[in-house]
Parts: sequence; structure tokens; C-alpha cells
Amino acid sequence: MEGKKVIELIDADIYQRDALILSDVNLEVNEGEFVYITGKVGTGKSSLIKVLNAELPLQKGTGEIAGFNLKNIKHKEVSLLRRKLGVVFQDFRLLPDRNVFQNLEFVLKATGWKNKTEIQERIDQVLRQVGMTEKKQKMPHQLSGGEQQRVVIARAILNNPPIILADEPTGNLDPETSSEIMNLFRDLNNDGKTIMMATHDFAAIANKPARTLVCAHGLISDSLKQNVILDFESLLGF
Ligand SMILES: Nc1ncnc2c1ncn2[C@@H]1O[C@H](COP(=O)(O)OP(=O)(O)OP(=O)(O)O)[C@@H](O)[C@H]1O
Repeated sequence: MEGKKVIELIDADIYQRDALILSDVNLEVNEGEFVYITGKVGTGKSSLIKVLNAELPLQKGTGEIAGFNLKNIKHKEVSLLRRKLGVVFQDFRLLPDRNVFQNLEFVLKATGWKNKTEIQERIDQVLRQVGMTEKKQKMPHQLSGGEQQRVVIARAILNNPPIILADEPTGNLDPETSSEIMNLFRDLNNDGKTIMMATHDFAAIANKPARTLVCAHGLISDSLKQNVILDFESLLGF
């Protein structure tokens, strides 16, 4: 599955407004890779994800994701790019006034799906994939955190994106639920999706070791390029 480059940053500086957060980021991710981004609080994990998602501008350096040039990306291209990216964040962000089905239907309609039967079939498919078929009619507040996160993952894969960006997807979950959610990401990765996941969940990393980027002191170390020793205790320290 691996081979084709789907994410590339060259000499990229990652900014939050005027503040330089990460310098000289050089990163290549191939199709089908699973990559963790870890590091202490405030070291830039989310900022990196946001640059890849074109939520933050790439101010210096060059970058490409899913065939889109991140430098000076136009508004119209951003919406096309977002169809190639499945995004899963910690704060679930389901629409609170719609049930599970309607949350998913909303996204499909917003991305151009019109045929009612096809919409229903696709929703059933993704809910089956995340084990939530029975909860189609539930409102978000009637679901546990883990169930909500499953729906968020279902929502992220509706349009079958090749790349999934996840920012602390297990951040609010207990260890067992977190492990179930990690298994879902593992399944998606086994299906060929490229996954980039920012996480503090060292138990999860230990369970499924994979390439790991560590953000620290304004720089990124890459376990692929150097022997990055994951010192979990030091990473946990604030
Ligand atoms: N909207 C913003 N405006 C200005 N600075 C910001 C903004 N968001 C984050 N920052 C700053 O950018 C730095 C990196 O934040 P970021 O959220 O990327 O870190 P993180 O490693 O993801 O942290 P956490 O583990 O808490 O999610 C922090 O110093 C933070 O204060």
C-alpha cells in the first residue's frame, strides 16, 4: 500500500498568527502510513495538523497534501481539499440539534450527494464500519463520549477520504474506550487510509507502535529519520 507521497512539507515554518511555533519542518508521508504526532502541551501538534488541513496558512516553506499545494491555497481549493481529508478532533463537534443520521446526512448533502437511497446506503455503511448501526436515531447528548467519537469517525470517512487527520481523538475517553477507538483507526489504516494523529495517549502508541513525530523546542524529530526515544515521562511533564 505504501509508496506514493501524499503529504510533503519542505522547510516549512508553522505559525499561529505572528508566533513561530515550529521551524524547518521537513516531512514526507506516504500513502498508507500511520504517523503519530506527540509532544508536550503547547508544542505545536495541533498547529501542524491545522496547517495540513489549511486552517492555518503556510507562511514559509512549501507544502502539499493530497495533491493540493498548501502555499497560498485558494478558498475554493480548500473545500475541494477537505473532501480528501477526514478530520477527527477531540471535541466531537457533532451538531447537537440533529440525530446521528441527520448529522451524517448533513455532511453528505453539503458535499453534493442528492440521491436519497444512496445517502441512506452510505450512512448505513459507515455506521456499520464504526459499530453504531443501532444508534442511528439517537441525539448526540444520548451517546457516550466513545459513541460520539465513533460517529465523528463515521462522519470523517463518509466521502472515503484517502487521508485522515486526527487531533487527540481519544483525549476525553477512558482507556478501554480509547483502545476501541484506536482499533477503528487501525482498521482504517489497514484499509489503506493514511493516518496522521496528534496524541498524548502513550498507551495507545505503545499498543500500536508506528512512525512518531515529536514536537519539542520549536522543532520536530521524526522517528523515521533518527532514533527518537519516546521518553513518555518527560513528554507528560508540563
Ligand atoms: N489561535 C491561536 N492564536 C495564537 N496562538 C495560538 C493559537 N492557538 C495556539 N496558539 C499557541 O501556539 C502554540 C502551539 O499550540 P498547539 O495547540 O499547536 O499545541 P499542541 O501541542 O497541540 O498543544 P495541546 O497538547 O495542548 O493540544 C501554543 O503556544 C499556543 O499557545
